[in-house]
Amino acid sequence: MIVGYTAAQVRAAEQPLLDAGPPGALMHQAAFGLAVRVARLLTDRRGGVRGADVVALVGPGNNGGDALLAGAELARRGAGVTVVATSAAVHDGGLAALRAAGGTLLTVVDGGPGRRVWVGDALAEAVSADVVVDGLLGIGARGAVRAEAAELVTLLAELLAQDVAPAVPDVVAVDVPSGIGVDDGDLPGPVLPADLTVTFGAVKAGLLLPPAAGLAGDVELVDLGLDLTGSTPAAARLEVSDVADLWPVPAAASHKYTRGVVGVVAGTALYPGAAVLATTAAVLSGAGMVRYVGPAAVGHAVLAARPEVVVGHGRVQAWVAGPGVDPADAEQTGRVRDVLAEALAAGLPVVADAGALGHLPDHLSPWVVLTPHAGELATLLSVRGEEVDRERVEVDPVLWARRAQRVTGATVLLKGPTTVVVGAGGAVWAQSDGPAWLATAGSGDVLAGLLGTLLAGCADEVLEDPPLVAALAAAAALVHGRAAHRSNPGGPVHALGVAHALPGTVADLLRG
Ligand SMILES: NC(=O)C1=CN([C@@H]2O[C@H](COP(=O)(O)OP(=O)(O)OC[C@H]3O[C@@H](n4cnc5c(N)ncnc54)[C@H](OP(=O)(O)O)[C@@H]3O)[C@@H](O)[C@H]2O)[C@@H](O)CC1
Ligand SMILES: Nc1ncnc2c1ncn2[C@@H]1O[C@H](COP(=O)(O)OP(=O)(O)O)[C@@H](O)[C@H]1O
Ligand SMILES: [K+]
Repeated sequence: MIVGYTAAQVRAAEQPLLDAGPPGALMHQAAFGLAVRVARLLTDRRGGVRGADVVALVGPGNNGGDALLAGAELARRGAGVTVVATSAAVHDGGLAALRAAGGTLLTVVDGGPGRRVWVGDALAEAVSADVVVDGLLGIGARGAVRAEAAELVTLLAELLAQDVAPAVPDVVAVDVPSGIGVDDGDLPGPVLPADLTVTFGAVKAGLLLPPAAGLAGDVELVDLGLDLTGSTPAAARLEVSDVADLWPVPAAASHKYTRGVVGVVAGTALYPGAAVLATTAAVLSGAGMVRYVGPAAVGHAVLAARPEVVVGHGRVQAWVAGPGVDPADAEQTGRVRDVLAEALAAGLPVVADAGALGHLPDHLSPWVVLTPHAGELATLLSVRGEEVDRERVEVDPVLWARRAQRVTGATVLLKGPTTVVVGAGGAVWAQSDGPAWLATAGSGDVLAGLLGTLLAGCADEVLEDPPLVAALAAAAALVHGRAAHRSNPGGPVHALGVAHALPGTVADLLRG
C-alpha cells in the first residue's frame, strides 16, 4: 500500500531530524537521491550522464535548492547543467554548489542570478534537453505557480504535449510537480506534467489524488528516515501485492452459501446488457452464487450468457442494485427501492450503481457503496441542495466525493481515470490501475458485479469493521483495472472482455 501525507505532516516529521542533524544535511540527502534518479534516467535514455543536457527550472525556496544541489552533482558527473531561475533570489547554498560545479545560470526575471534571458530562450533550452528538472515549487507552494514561472510552465507543457521535437525531454518533478495541491491533488494553475516525480521523506497525498495524480508520472520515494507512525495518512492507494490479503478465498470446508451469495437487481428492457455484464462479473470474480432479480426477458438473457445464475429472490449476503435500470421502468425501479430498504434494514452490504442512485433513502450506512461517475455524483448532490455540476466534480473529485460521503453516510466510489473511494471515517483511497481504454460502455456494470462478490464474501468482516468497505471498493477498482489490461494488453478493451479476464487476474493477484 502507498500512503500519502499532507505537507504539514511531512514538515512535522522532518523537524526532529532538522533539529538533530547538521544544517542542510536533510536537503543534501534529498538532492543526492534526486541526482541518483536523474542519472539513472539519463543512463536508460542515452547510456550515461557524461555529455547529457539537463535543464533545471528553479524557484525561490528549498525545492529550487534541491534542484540546484542535484544539478551540481550531475554537473560533477559530467552533465551539462543549465539552471533557469524564475525568481530574483534562489537557495544560496545550492547556487554556490552549482557555480562551483560549472553549471550555467540563466534567469527569466530582472535581478535574478545569471544571464537574463526571455522566456522563449529558456523554452528553447528546455525542449532540447535530455531531462528537465522541475524545482519551481514544492510543499511550500501557496496556490498556483505565478508570473514568469507560470508562463514558462504553460508554454513548455504545450510544446511537450505536441510531441514534435526529435527527442522530447523527460520531465522529473522535484518532490511534487510544481503548483499541485500538495494535500488534496487540486490543480489551481498550470502544471508541467512529469514522467517521474522524486519525492522526499514520504509520498505527498496530492501525488495519489486526482487530478494532480495524473500529472506526477512514476513516483519514487527518497527515504529520509522520517517517523510518520503517529500520523493518519491523508490518502492511500492499494498495490497489486495488497489484494491477496483482502480477497475472500474459500476454505476447504466452505460451501456456496458460506462463500457469499450476490443478489443482482439490474437491467431493463432498454438496457438488458447491464444485467448480463454485472452478473457475469459477479460469477467470474468468484461468488458462491449469483441470484438475478428483474424482468423475465432480461432474466432469459442473463441465463443464456451465464447458466450459473439463479433467477429469482432468495437469501443473499450482498446486493448489487441499479446497473441498466431505466427510471421509466416503474416495476424494476420498485424492485431496486425494495432491495435498498431491505438491505439497509438487515445491515447487508449493497453496491448502489446507476439507476439506484436516484432512489436512495436519505440516510445510508457505510455498507452501502455508491458507485457514481462524475455526472451521477453531481446529480446526487444537486438533488440534496449542493451547487455542483459534472465539470466541478471532475475538477475537484476528492472534495465532492468527500461531500457525498458526509451527506449520505454511505461509502462513495467515484469512478474516473483515477477512482476515488471515501469510506467510513473519511479515509480516502485513490486507484489508478486501468488503461484509458476502460472508459467504454458497460465497464461500470462489470465493476459493480465484481464489487458485489467482494462484499458478499466479506459480509461478516465489514459489519465488524465498516472502514473495510472502502478498502474492498478500492480493491475492486484495482482488480477491474488489472483485468482491463489483461484482457487486451495495450489495445482496445470491451466490458465483457474485462469480465472474462477476471478469473485469471484474481488468480495472478492471489499467487502474489
Ligand atoms: N525542510 C527541509 O530540510 C527539506 C526540504 N525539502 C525540500 O524543500 C521543499 C520545501 O521548501 P520550501 O519550504 O522552501 O518551499 P518551496 O516549495 O520551495 O516554495 C516556497 C517558496 O516559494 C514561494 N511561493 C510559494 N507559493 C508560490 C507561488 N504560488 N508562486 C510563486 N512563489 C511561491 C514562497 O514565497 P512566499 O510566497 O512565501 O513569499 C517561498 O519563497 C520541499 O518540497 C522539498 O523539495 C527537502 O529537501 C527535504 C528536506
Ligand atoms: N480515462 C480513464 N482511464 C481509466 N479508467 C477509466 C477512464 N475513464 C473511465 N474509466 C473507468 O471506466 C469505468 C466506466 O464506468 P461507467 O462510467 O459507469 O461506464 P458505464 O456506465 O458505461 O458502465 C469506471 O470504472 C471508470 O473508473
Ligand atoms: K517541484
